[in-house]
Amino acid sequence: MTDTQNVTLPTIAMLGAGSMGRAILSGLTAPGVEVAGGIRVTNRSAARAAELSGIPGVTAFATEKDGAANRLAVDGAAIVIVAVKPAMVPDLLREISSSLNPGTIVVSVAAGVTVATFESLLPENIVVVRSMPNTPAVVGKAVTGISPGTRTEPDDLELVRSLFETVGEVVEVPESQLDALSTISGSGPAYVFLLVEALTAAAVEKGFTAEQARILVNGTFLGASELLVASGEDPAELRRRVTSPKGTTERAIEVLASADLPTLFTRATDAALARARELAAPTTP
Ligand SMILES: NC(=O)C1=CN([C@@H]2O[C@H](COP(=O)(O)OP(=O)(O)OC[C@H]3O[C@@H](n4cnc5c(N)ncnc54)[C@H](O)[C@@H]3O)[C@@H](O)[C@H]2O)C=CC1
Ligand SMILES: O=C(O)[C@@H]1CCC=N1
Repeated sequence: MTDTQNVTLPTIAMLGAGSMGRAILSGLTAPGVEVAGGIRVTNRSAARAAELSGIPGVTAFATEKDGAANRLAVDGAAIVIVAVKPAMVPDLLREISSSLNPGTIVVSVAAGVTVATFESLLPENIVVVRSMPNTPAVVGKAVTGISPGTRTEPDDLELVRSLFETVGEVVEVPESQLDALSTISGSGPAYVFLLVEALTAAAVEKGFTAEQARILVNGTFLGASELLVASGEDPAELRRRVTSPKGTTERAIEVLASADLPTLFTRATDAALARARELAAPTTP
């Protein structure tokens, strides 16, 4: 879904087409992306699978309808994306392990679960890559971190990079940094939506209708983000240009600064990091 793309990917199976899986699917089914052999997706719910089967190029299987759904989906796939909840990963890997073709690349999007866990539950001829995308994938504006496993060759990583480039930008980091990356860009859209919610509530409290508040706040976040990216300027400098000396913004910023946002974001991202470490333990719900 990026501006111009012309990419061909080998057969893909996506296990667990929920919020994140479907966001990635929007890139894989975008114009200019060809998945030779098609895309197989699995989901627990038969109703959701029927819905997903309506997407051209997608074959969906429901685990509640067919206990062999995940094994059917991975049979003959060159790339298998694991997009179920972290706690479900070990059982899923045990389920599909003997149905994978040698050389298959298993791409995890699961928060916290380590390459070591994946590699220990899969045959030695299976390649593992960890990733951390985010939901702006739906509009082709994801930022995805990718990290190689111990059996990953440069070509494997390039293939995974081109897969995630169908939904936005890709950053390669060592696995030791992937959980930290998740606390910034993986969870980051939620932090932004929380700020949008709070500013919208302030607008409504000042007498604007919900629709007016939506236009004012969404437009401001979009405009500010585009200005930041298009100008390439330091956000502190862009903020300074809004903040007229002795003006109104200065008063607002004084109030916000008293909340010590840098410390608050350090605490928030530390909490997310601690949770990722908990999720690394395969039995953590
Ligand atoms: N939501 C997000 O912004 C992000 C999520 N992730 C990761 O993506 C994974 C999924 O998260 P969400 O999409 O938010 O959760 P979700 O609950 O929306 O999706 C999980 C999906 O897995 C399906 N499922 C459960 N058991 C299954 C099984 N045995 N076989 C096949 N499908 C099965 C469910 O039907 C559901 O659709 C998690 O591991 C999470 O850490 C990673 C980056 C961002
Ligand atoms: O909240 C979560 O666990 C996932 C990982 C990053 C965003 N959502």
